[in-house]
Amino acid sequence: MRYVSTRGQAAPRDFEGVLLAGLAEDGGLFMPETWPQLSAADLAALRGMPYADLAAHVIGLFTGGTIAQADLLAMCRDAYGRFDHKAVVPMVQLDNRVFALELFHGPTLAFKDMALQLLGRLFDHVLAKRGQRITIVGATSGDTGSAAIEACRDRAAVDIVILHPENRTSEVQRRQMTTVLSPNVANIALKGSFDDCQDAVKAMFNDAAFRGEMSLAAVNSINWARIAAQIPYYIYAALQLGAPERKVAFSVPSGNFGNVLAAYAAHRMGIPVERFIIGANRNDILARFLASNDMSMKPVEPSLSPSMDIQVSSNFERLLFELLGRDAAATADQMNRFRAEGRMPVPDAAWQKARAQFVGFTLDDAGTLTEMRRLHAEAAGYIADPHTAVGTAAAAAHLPADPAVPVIVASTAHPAKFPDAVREALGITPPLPAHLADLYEREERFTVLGNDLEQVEGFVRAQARRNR
Ligand SMILES: Cc1ncc(COP(=O)(O)O)c(C=O)c1O
Ligand SMILES: N[C@@H](CCOP(=O)(O)O)C(=O)O
Repeated sequence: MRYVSTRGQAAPRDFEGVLLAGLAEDGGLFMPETWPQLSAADLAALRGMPYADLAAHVIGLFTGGTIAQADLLAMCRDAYGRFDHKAVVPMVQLDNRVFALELFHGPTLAFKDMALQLLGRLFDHVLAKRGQRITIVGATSGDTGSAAIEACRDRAAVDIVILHPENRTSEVQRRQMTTVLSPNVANIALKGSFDDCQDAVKAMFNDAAFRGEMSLAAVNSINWARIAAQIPYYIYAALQLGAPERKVAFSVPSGNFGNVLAAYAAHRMGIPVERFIIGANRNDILARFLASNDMSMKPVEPSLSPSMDIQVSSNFERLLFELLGRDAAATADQMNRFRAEGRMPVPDAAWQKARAQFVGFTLDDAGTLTEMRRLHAEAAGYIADPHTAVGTAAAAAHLPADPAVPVIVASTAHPAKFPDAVREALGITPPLPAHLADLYEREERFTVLGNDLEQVEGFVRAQARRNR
């Protein structure tokens, strides 16, 4: 299994290479050269497997033998064994057509744990084998940061620096990151938006000298290993609802486009999918693109679903690569134009291909609160976090015409991460689980920096030097 860059100018890698590289040297994103296939017989064999075993099998199709399958299985069992639900990713039926796939039963209460608990172990495994050390730099709008920190804290061969937009996450999200005082962990509160944080991370990767000096690695979904580890839950859920004999639809509250891209990958591997429904808050570049081919950047605006306050959806580049028939030169051209002009008119044929499979939906804050109340009233008291509510509202708005097709909504975060929104909607304060009960009493440590690459690189260098 080899991986190629969406922009065609970086050397292909194997899985281990991609895990450590993060962003390709040409600024593109790595993609598997071909999609591994799961036949009907393969899928039948996966049905009923415990989640960790199914995950090891599916992820193993991407490792190309670079990680021994027995080691991968042990890492999956160890990672998902820490989740607080026996099913790891339980599905809750919300009505006769719509199911919430709860992806937030890991240690930091968001779907990011599904991939990052495994990635932490994969990094350790590969770095020990190679005798290497890495510096992870990551951008977060609130959830990737804490999941990555939790997965990498105190690991011997890893330093981790996470950039979050100052004052733009929920307080719980910020404290989950900034109260981890391990010497290999550092937090930057950047004066700017998530897009500025993500730009800074990409700029560090594109600074070849700095990248080499620091041995930079990525925990964001620009790293293919993140996507690979998010595919199994879509397969697991679809099998429970009758795939591959029965089609399903997926509704995914989206920001950086990694989670819905994992659903698309599950489809390319053999899961029949009627439609992908993309939920957005007022930062709705993806929904605008699908509605009218308007892929144009606007300033990021704060919303009740802060983790989706994103305009530049990194993983859209991977879909674009597919839509353009894997033409890397055309993909690079489009992405460069987007960077230069802030807009990207996608060729009509590619846009039509996207519209044949994807539909977008936008929900403002008032609509999000209304949807949280509707779920609570109509779905047996279900308390959804504001991101999940965007997904369920999107599902309700775009139910497939065929009544036999169920919709699986990615339920991406625990409501206790967003107590203000839940209180505003329902007048209830959802309690944090026991391991986070004293979160508000813990000491916080973070550094506020301006949106300035030199300052950020200086901070990362100092942090890495301290531990070498
Ligand atoms: C709770 C939550 N929901 C939805 C999203 C959007 O997911 P993606 O960035 O993969 O599109 C995020 C951020 O990634 C998130 O943290
Ligand atoms: N919503 C994310 C933003 C980063 O997304 P990623 O999937 O690329 O890591 C967050 O919560 O940080």
